[in-house]
Amino acid sequence: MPRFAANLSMLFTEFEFTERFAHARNAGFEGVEYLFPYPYQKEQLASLLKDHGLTQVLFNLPPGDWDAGERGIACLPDRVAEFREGVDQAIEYARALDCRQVNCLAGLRPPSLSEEDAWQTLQANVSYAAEKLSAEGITLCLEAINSRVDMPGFVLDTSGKVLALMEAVDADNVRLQYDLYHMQIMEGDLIRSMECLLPWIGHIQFADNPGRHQPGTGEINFSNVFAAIDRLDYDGWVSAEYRPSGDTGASLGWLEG
Ligand SMILES: O=C(O)C(=O)[C@H](O)CO
Ligand SMILES: [Mg+2]
Repeated sequence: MPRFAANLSMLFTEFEFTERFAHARNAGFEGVEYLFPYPYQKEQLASLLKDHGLTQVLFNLPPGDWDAGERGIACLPDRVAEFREGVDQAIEYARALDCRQVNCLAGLRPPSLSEEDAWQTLQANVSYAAEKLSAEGITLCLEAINSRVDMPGFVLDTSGKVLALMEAVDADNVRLQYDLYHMQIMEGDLIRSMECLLPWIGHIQFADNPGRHQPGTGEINFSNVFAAIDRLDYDGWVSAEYRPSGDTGASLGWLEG
């Protein structure tokens, strides 16, 4: 089976955030990720990881005002200074948590911003972040997020756009974050796509579709998908990023194989 991690922003939400680390470990996970570490002291998070023998697999660069609906600021020309500060903040947390990957959320394009200006800003910000993170030995992931259901207006909504950006930026430490849930909505043909995209994939996440719940609740054949990942020469993490349809513990049947 692939090397599975638990996304603590979605799994074990029956518990306080700081208690979720123990529950993830007890369920058999060795790695965790979550949206943002920034509301917590990095020392506290580092202790939680150490106490429970967990690896911090990934977190996101600061996204702007998440609660107000922002989903990243990397494409916004008037937020470049804030983006750069966010890269510095992410590096501090990544160092403390010994985290080797961070994800850059491209952001939603406001109607007043042209596609060209959004793209140029995104490209310049990703180049900047990639260079700074490279000096720390950290990979910058770029996730393609579906713009049909969850994030209308999200700038990077296909794997093709992420690959085009990677080609333009041309940095060794930039990789595609392949989320099976988003890719099922936007592109389908999951197994063949992963095989083709493998050289560019740095991180994989999953949820079933529709509903974004655990494997077995929707249309994706996860036994076959996980078997395909096993056959590929993929040495990264595969993170469970779904909303359990009930109790998290009861949603983990897929872990048994
Ligand atoms: O929504 C997702 O799929 C993610 O992985 C991001 O981290 C949050 O938008
Ligand atoms: Mg995802």
